[in-house]
Parts: sequence; structure tokens; C-alpha cells
Amino acid sequence: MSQYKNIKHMFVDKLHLLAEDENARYSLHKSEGENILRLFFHIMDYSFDGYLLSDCRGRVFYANKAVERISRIPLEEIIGKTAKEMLEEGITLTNSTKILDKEPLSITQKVKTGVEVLITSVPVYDENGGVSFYVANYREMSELNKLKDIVNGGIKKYPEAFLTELKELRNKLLETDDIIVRSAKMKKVLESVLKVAPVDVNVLVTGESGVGKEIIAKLIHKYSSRKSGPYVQINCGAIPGSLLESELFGYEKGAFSGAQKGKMGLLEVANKGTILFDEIGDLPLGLQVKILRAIENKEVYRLGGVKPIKLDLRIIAATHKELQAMVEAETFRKDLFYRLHVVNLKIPSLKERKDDIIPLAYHFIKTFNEKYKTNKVFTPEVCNALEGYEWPGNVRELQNTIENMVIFNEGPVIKMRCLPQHISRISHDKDNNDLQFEEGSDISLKKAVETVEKRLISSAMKQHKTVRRAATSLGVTHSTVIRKIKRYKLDFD
Ligand SMILES: Nc1ncnc2c1ncn2[C@@H]1O[C@H](COP(=O)(O)OP(=O)(O)OP(=O)(O)O)[C@@H](O)[C@H]1O
Repeated sequence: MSQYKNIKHMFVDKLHLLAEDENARYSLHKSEGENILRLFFHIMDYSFDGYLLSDCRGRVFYANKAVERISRIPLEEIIGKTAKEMLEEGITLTNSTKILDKEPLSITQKVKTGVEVLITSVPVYDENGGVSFYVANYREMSELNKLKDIVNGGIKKYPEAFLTELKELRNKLLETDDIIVRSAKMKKVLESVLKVAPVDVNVLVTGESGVGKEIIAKLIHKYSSRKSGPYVQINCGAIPGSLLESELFGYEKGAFSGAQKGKMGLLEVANKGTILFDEIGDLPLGLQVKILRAIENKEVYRLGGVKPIKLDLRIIAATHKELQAMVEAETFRKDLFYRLHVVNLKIPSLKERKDDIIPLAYHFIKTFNEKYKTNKVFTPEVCNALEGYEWPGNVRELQNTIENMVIFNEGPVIKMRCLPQHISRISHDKDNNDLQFEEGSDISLKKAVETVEKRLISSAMKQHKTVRRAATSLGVTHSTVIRKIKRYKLDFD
């Protein structure tokens, strides 16, 4: 017992000591009692849950590795900062200063990578009853919800081993940088992809333009038994019908004037692998028959050829069109439709999975920062605007918007003025619409006051350009305007 007391005292002393040191995590070895602390931090890095220790003013001086895994934010960005500073720098998107309370408290918090975490903070008192430091534990909300599902038997219908394998695969996928999946809807799609990939059936991938159909088709191939075979992709809408036929089926020498040599068709190239027919809805009717025949007979003839070539193919077709409606209108062959439609994966539009917007935005800004050797960041207001927009062009539009902002934004911080007007206008209109209070509506007085304040300050700043003149026109002090600009995260040039 007395030994435990000693360790505890030493630890508390050490914490005070370390709290003064910016590089606390890395300077442990220098001090006395280092073995115990080293062991302690070593153990903490094995913890599945995240732990954060902060001093009595809320400045984080230790975080274990799980915090980085859960938040996807490097520890260097967290350690040494207070909750307020993290909010101001856009590392966190919601205020968490209230966890610096005298009582244990749990809050949920959204961070810049789009992850939502549950933080439970407990104050540790000194001998005089003052708060000495805070211990907070840190868990991802979606993980907690998953645990709840398991406890409630929500996913009992699959055998345990299968579930584990699926989870491992999904984690493996999520670890790779090229596909971002955070929303519940996309996680479901991903689970279907992983279930269908190893089963050698044809798949129809549908969804609006730019939702990521191509990326899903590639995943199916990657997780199929054909993964070491070829993956070939053809855009049926981009090539005129006559050319498309020779591209697909190939031709023999002399098949037409100019064919001095024979050429393999893409169906042949894809043999023993996977072929993606992108924009299958644009395939001319004449070619639909020929492809159907190739699928049914598992063989093709090159143009001008007489010798059948054996084919072993998995076909994935993708379209943003309503193929069923095209079948009814007789512009798409029913028999081909049923051949392709063995399994249908529907990819939801981005506006139906808003939880993916911020993680995708961070993924793209990282990619383009690397590509253009820049180091740009979004303000929290820009993140809100991106999240509030409907993205009719889906992920592709988001990707292009961010690439443009990285290229054209001057300075390292991407502010509202850099957003295309049609996106920033939505966020502005949304603020204004919040002002249309209807009788009996549930808007709180606090929210109403905030909305009016934001609008008045924004318009005064736009009109008068300087804080001092805006403050005079609003009849408040200069510092009141500065405080509110900071609180509402308004940005002005
Ligand atoms: N979940 C995602 N994570 C990362 N990047 C994505 C994701 N979904 C789509 N993208 C990117 O967005 C762009 C558009 O995706 P993709 O080409 O797969 O869409 P599509 O639905 O096939 O579009 P279209 O119907 O126009 O052919 C690509 O650059 C792709 O890499």
C-alpha cells in the first residue's frame, strides 16, 4: 500500500513537472523514477482506448497512441494545446472546454477529420482540494455503436469467424489511403463489396455520376480470386460504336482496310480477370447483342476472325442511368440486363452520406498538398460550408473543388472567400433562413440571438471593412466585435 502511495505521489509530481515541458512525452527518460513512468506509458500505448492527460488549465501534456488512431490526428497537433486552442486552430470542430469541470463529465466531440469521439474527463484533486490535472478517456462513437449492436445481437446472423474476417478486411481497406469510408451507408456498401468480391458473379454498380462506382469496381477485383489476373476498364460512353466494337472484340489482319496487323480485343485482354463496362447504359443495342453472346458462350470472335477464343471473365458493369427503365423503354436488352444484374450494388450520393464529406475533404487536401507541395488548411467555417452543400457532382465535384482551392488560394489558410460562390452562398442562405422564425417553432432564444449577431456583424464588417468602424456602426465596443468574430468563427479579409 505504502509503495503504491509512493508511486502515486511520484507520478503526480512528475505530471506537474512534465506539464511545464512541451516535449513531455519524449523527455521522460531524463528524470528520476523513469522506469515506472516509462513502463506506465508503454502500457498505455497498448491500450485500445485513448487516454489524454491535461493540466489544471486543460493543456494536454500526454496522449497515448490510441488517441491518434481514433482521431486520425497526429499527436504532435494535440500535445501542448488547450481545448480552446484546438478549437481555434480547427483541430476540433465543437467546443469541449466544458470538460474542464470540477465533476466527471462525458461529451461528444467532432474533430477535423470527421471522426466523432466520446470523451469522459475526470478531475484529479490535490491535497488542497484544487484540480491538479484531468484524466480523459477517448473513444470513437461509431466503435461504441458497433459494440452496442453486438451486445444487442444486431449482427448475430453471420457466423463469428466470418464477421471477424470481414472486420479485418474492412480495417485493412480503411487503412489504405485511397478509399475513404466513414458514413454508415458507405460502410454497408463496403461490407457488401467484401461479401460479393470472392463470389465469382457479375455485378452491376449503380449510383449518380461521381459517387465512386469505379473505385468500388476496382475493390471487387482486388478482393476476388482473380486479383492476380488483369483488370480492364472500358468507358462505353466515350468511344463511338464502330470503334468500340473493334476495341472490345479485336480484329484479324485484313479485317478492314487499314488493318495491316491483327489486334487483341479488350475482352481477350481481360481473360482470366475482370472487365468493367463503365457507362454500360450508353452501349449501342447492336453491341449489346454481341456482348451477350460472348458472355453466354464464354467465347469471342475477333472481327474478320473464324476461330473462337475462349473467355473466362468476371463482368462488372457501372451506370448512373436507370437500366430497369431503359429495359422497359426497350433501349437496353432485358436478357443482357439480367446477365449483368446478378448482384446490384447501389452507391449512395454524397448528400445522402454527409458524414463522409469532411473525411473526404481532408483526404483530398492532404493528397493535393502533397501533389502541389503546399500545406493548406481549411477554417472550421469552410468545413461547415462543405458539409452543408449538396454536391450534385458527388465525390468528383468535391475533389475538383478542393484541388482548385489548393491551387488558387493565396496563403496557407483556405477561407470562405476562396470557396466557389455557389457553395458559400448555400451556407450564407442557411444562416439567413435560420432567421425566418415561425410562430411555434422550437428555436431557442440563444440560437436566435446568435444568428442575429452573426448576421449583423457580417454585414457591418462587409460594409465598413474595419472592426473599429463596424463596432461604431453597431454601437458596441471594438473588443466586443473581436470576441464575437472569434466565437462565431467568422472570417473576413
Ligand atoms: N470513397 C472515396 N474515397 C476516396 N476517393 C473517392 C471515393 N469515392 C470517389 N472517389 C474519387 O472521386 C472521383 C470520382 O470517382 P469515380 O470515378 O469512381 O466515380 P463514378 O461514380 O465512377 O463516376 P462516373 O459515373 O462519372 O464514371 C475519383 O477520382 C475517385 O478516386
